[in-house]
Amino acid sequence: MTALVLEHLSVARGAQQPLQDACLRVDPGECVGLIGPNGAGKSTLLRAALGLLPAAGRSSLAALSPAARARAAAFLPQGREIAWPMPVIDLVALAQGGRRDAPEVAAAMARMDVTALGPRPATALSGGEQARVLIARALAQNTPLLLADEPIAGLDPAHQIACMRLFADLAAEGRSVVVALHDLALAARHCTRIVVLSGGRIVADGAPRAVLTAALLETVFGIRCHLDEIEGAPVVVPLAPVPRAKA
Ligand SMILES: Nc1ncnc2c1ncn2[C@@H]1O[C@H](COP(=O)(O)OP(=O)(O)OP(=O)(O)O)[C@@H](O)[C@H]1O
Repeated sequence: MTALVLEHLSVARGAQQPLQDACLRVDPGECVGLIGPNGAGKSTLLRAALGLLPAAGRSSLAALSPAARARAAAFLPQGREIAWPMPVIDLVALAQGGRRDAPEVAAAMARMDVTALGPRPATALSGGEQARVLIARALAQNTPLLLADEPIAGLDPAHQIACMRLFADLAAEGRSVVVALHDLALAARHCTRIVVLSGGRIVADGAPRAVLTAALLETVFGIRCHLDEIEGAPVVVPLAPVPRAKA
């Protein structure tokens, strides 16, 4: 069953239109990288898809009851601050109604390499450790779809790669992941599909090799990149901003 369908989804804020006419279908087995410059509308798309923002058009998730939505999708918002000094294991267990001994809790903590942090107060962790704990909480929800807004921001390179591999593994297991991120190299390497937002519109959607062209990277991001292929996967190395033509 399709994990997410967006039909002509639009968000208006006064005269601004941070999301315009977004159409997207995400199937089981897909790890979709949502990329675009700052302010392109990535968070707006994710929040509107979840029904957290008033939107025109249709989202299959937003149409569900809150309980059905929580079974269908886990959401990792962009804000990372943990306000409650509760033990890490209890924070992750919130995803399973507070059941510390639920197997999903142990599995998610192991996958995010936070098992050893279990007894520590969640507020007494480093920023990257807190980020991994919050990803673990989202994973522990054990939903068919994960929507994650910049989950790897603040993680060290090893944990960034591990996290993207995990998302790819979830997709290979038949789940669906939509992950907003700024790291083009990791998006190219680990996502099965790339969706590009620019100025509130989806401007490209397809396999990483097809989407991440020199022309698109220059037009959308204003950067020149080195594009290559290593170990059978595309490689994108941002090199320099392209001078914008003067009006
Ligand atoms: N609460 C808000 N009130 C008014 N405008 C907002 C609000 N949140 C976001 N915006 C605007 O909506 C547009 C899209 O923002 P959004 O957060 O979706 O972008 P993004 O692609 O996630 O950006 P980033 O990569 O910087 O996180 C931007 O122009 C932003 O300034």
